Amino acid sequence: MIIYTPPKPADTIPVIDLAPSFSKDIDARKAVAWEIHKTARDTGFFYICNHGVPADLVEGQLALAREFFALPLAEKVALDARKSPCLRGYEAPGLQTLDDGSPPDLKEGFQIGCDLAPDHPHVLAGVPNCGANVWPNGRPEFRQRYEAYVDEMFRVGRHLMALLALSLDLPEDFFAEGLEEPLFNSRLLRYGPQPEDAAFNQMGAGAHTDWGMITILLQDDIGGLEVENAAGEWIAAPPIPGTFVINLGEMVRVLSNGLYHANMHRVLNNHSGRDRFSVPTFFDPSYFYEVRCAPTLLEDGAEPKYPATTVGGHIADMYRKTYGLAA
Ligand SMILES: O=C(O)CCC(=O)C(=O)O
Ligand SMILES: [Fe+2]
Repeated sequence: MIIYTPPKPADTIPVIDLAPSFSKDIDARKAVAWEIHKTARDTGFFYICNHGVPADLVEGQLALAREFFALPLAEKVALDARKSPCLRGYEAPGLQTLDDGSPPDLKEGFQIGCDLAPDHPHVLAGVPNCGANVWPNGRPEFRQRYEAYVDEMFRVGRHLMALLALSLDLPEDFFAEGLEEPLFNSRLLRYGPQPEDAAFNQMGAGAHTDWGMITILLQDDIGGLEVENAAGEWIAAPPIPGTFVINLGEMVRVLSNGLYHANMHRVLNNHSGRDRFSVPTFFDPSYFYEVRCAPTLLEDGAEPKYPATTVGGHIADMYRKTYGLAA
C-alpha cells in the first residue's frame, strides 16, 4: 500500500510544444525529441500542446464521457465489463485496484480496445485481452464519435513513438512495424468527489505506474491528477487547456534500460465537489511485439537491465492482477 500524503503544489511537469516536431527539418524534430529525453529522465510526464487534435474533437470526447455516465444505470450495467472476456464495457466503481494492498479505486469507467472479430486469429487462439468491444445499445453515434477520437489518438501515438525513438538516438521509424496494428485501450473515466467515508488510503485511482509504452491523457478542468517526481515528491498535474498529459509506461523502462522513468501517479478528486472526467488512451506496439533495450543504449557485450517483454502479455498480466482475476 502506498500511504497517501498531500502533494506539493509545483509546476515542474513541462509543456512540450509539438509544433516543430511536424517540421520537415530533422533538426527541429530532434530538438523536440531532446525535450522529451530530458523530461523522460526526470518525471516521465509531460504535457503536449500544438498536437493538431481539433479542439471540437477534444471537447466532444469529454462530452461523450459525461453522456455515458449520465445513462440510466440499467443501460450501463447491461455493458458490464465482467461479462466480456477482455474487460470491454462498463466498469462499476470499485472493480479495479491499481495500488495493490489499498482499497479498490473509486472511479467508474467504460473501456474499449482493439476490436477483434470472433474469427480473428488472436481470438481463436484464446490470446488474453483480445476480443470485441461492446457499445451502448441503440446509440450508433456513440461508437462513431469514440472511434473518430481513437483515430486521432493513433495519429498522435504514432507521432510520439517516432519522437520517442529519436529521443533515444534510434531511427524515427524504429517502431513502425510494431505500430502497423497498435495495441490500445481507451477509457472514459468518472471520478466523483472524494467521499468523506472513503476507506483509509482509498481514492479515485490508487498510485500506480502505467503498464505499456505511452499514455495520452485527456483531462477536464477539475484537476486531481498527482504525479510522483524523481525526488519522490507528489506534485499536481493540473489541467492546462489545449494540452494532453503524456506519461511513459513500464515498457519504456525496458526500452531505455531504466534511463527513462515510468512514474507513479494517482487521482484524488477532493478539491472541486464536482465530478471529474478523463479519457486515458494507452498506446502500444502490437500484442506480440517484443520490447527490448534500445541498441543505442548498450555498450558492446553489455547485458540489459531488464529482460525483453511482450507488450500484450505484460499488459494482460497487469489487467488480471488489478482486477483480481485468475490467470
Ligand atoms: O484519470 C486520470 O487522470 C489518470 C488515469 C490513469 O492514470 C490511468 O487510467 O492509468
Ligand atoms: Fe495511469
